[in-house]
Amino acid sequence: MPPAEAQALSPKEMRKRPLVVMQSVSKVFSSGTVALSNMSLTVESGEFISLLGPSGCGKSTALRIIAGLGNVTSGAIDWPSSRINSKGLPEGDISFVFQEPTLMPWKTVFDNVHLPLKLKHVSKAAAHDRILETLSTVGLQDFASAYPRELSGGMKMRVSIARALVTRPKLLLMDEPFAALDEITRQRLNDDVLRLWKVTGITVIFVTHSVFESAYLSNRIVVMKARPGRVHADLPLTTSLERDAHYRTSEEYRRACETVSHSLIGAINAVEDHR
Ligand SMILES: Nc1ncnc2c1ncn2[C@@H]1O[C@H](COP(=O)(O)OP(=O)(O)OP(=O)(O)O)[C@@H](O)[C@H]1O
Repeated sequence: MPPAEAQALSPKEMRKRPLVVMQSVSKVFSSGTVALSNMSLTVESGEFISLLGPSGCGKSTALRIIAGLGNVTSGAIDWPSSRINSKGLPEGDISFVFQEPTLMPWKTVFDNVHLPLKLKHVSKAAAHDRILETLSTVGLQDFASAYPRELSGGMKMRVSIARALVTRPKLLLMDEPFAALDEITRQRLNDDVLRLWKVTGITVIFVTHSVFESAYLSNRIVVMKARPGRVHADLPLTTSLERDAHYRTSEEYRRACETVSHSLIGAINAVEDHR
């Protein structure tokens, strides 16, 4: 939709539209690597989408382009339900959580979470209640004055998530956030993220290599073909069950994992045929 048309819509009309649309996006790096080729994806508000695919298929590239951290070579990223700012990005925040928590070691947990608000010139005093509230949503209310060196890997990742959520973004982009953590911590953080998603209504796009993680978290899994990346399969994942410890051992979860696994194998074989 042309930007001028989008700007003319009422807030109610805008909310009914998809949050973000990738339209035939291709990305060729200056090295000549074709990372994405005609990738199209429509993300509705409130979805929890996992991007899954073989290593190097362009998952991170797609996420970075959505975040405005890289340009498209051809195609477009549209934000049909948002007003666009001068940088071509939607008004309202987009937050990014990387695999590494990337905390400032010389700053307390409180100050680390304050950072995105500080960059918007919100003082510590003005941000105080919101920071503590956000720390509380990730279970770290008692660690506001701790330093990163005093925290476990899982706690550092919780701080990173709190830092991403403190601006109350409309879209949370997560790039293999739990890949470096042990299985138990990873499962706990999966539950935390699911709870936050339900409570806040935020839209999440989550990059993972793990079939199991994607099938546990998402209401939709987008399986990508190997480089050049594009969509191989778009799998809705509805379940009547609560996603909790019981779900992990349920027949429904096993079947979901099987479906996703088959699709991933199909994506890998599609490349072999192509060669
Ligand atoms: N800045 C860059 N310059 C040149 N090539 C790049 C750059 N970033 C990524 N690539 C290449 O683009 C392709 C896609 O990379 P990307 O990191 O998006 O894949 P991925 O699916 O996220 O990989 P992984 O699952 O291993 O993290 C890869 O071949 C990678 O080497």
